[in-house]
Amino acid sequence: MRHNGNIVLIGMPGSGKSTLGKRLAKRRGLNFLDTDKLIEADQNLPIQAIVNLRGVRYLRQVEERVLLALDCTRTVIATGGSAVYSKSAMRHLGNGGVRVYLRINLPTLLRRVSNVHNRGLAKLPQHPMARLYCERLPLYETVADITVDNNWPLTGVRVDQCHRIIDDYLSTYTAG
Ligand SMILES: Nc1ncnc2c1ncn2[C@@H]1O[C@H](COP(=O)(O)OP(=O)(O)O)[C@@H](O)[C@H]1O
Ligand SMILES: O=C(O)C1=C[C@@H](OP(=O)(O)O)[C@@H](O)[C@H](O)C1
Ligand SMILES: [Mg+2]
Repeated sequence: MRHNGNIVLIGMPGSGKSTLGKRLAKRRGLNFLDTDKLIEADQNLPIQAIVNLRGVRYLRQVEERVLLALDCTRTVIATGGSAVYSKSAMRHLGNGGVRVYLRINLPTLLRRVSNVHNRGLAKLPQHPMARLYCERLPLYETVADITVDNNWPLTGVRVDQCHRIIDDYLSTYTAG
């Protein structure tokens, strides 16, 4: 299979998919797409309002549909943290694209995602972040083509490192 130029970022909320993703796109000379923005446009509502009004299951259904409809190349795609629940969406995005898991540890997650209640998370209010973390970790690990640790502050060096790790992977990318 040929690489279609897409770099698909997956990982927990706060792992940096949107923030690092934008800088990585610039570094690689690619377009940038944040799928949360597509979901908001599709529903004409902010993500948190979708969760409040329609619930977590509905958000995940919309997310799956939006991801399955994606048809782009040469793009860094920042997915939402819950995208990993859709096996078919992950398969679709991995079809020619490289799925990069931005891995953070739990203390980093808790530090970066302090606004749990207005961040539009696909999480029941009574479930702690630690539970979500443990539930999702194996899913990201299973789906990822590459894993990049991202617990440190974002600098140009971090962006360069991530860029190089992807290039190393692509240099061994073969039919499969
Ligand atoms: N190394 C890093 N990479 C990306 N974001 C970082 C990093 N260090 C700190 N941050 C901060 O963490 C937050 C990451 O949020 P965001 O990019 O929205 O993540 P995600 O899209 O994965 O939920 C931002 O506020 C960003 O400024
Ligand atoms: O992890 C989650 O449950 C979610 C994370 C959010 O995106 P980020 O991962 O970009 O914060 C959100 O918008 C998404 O739809 C649900
Ligand atoms: Mg994001």
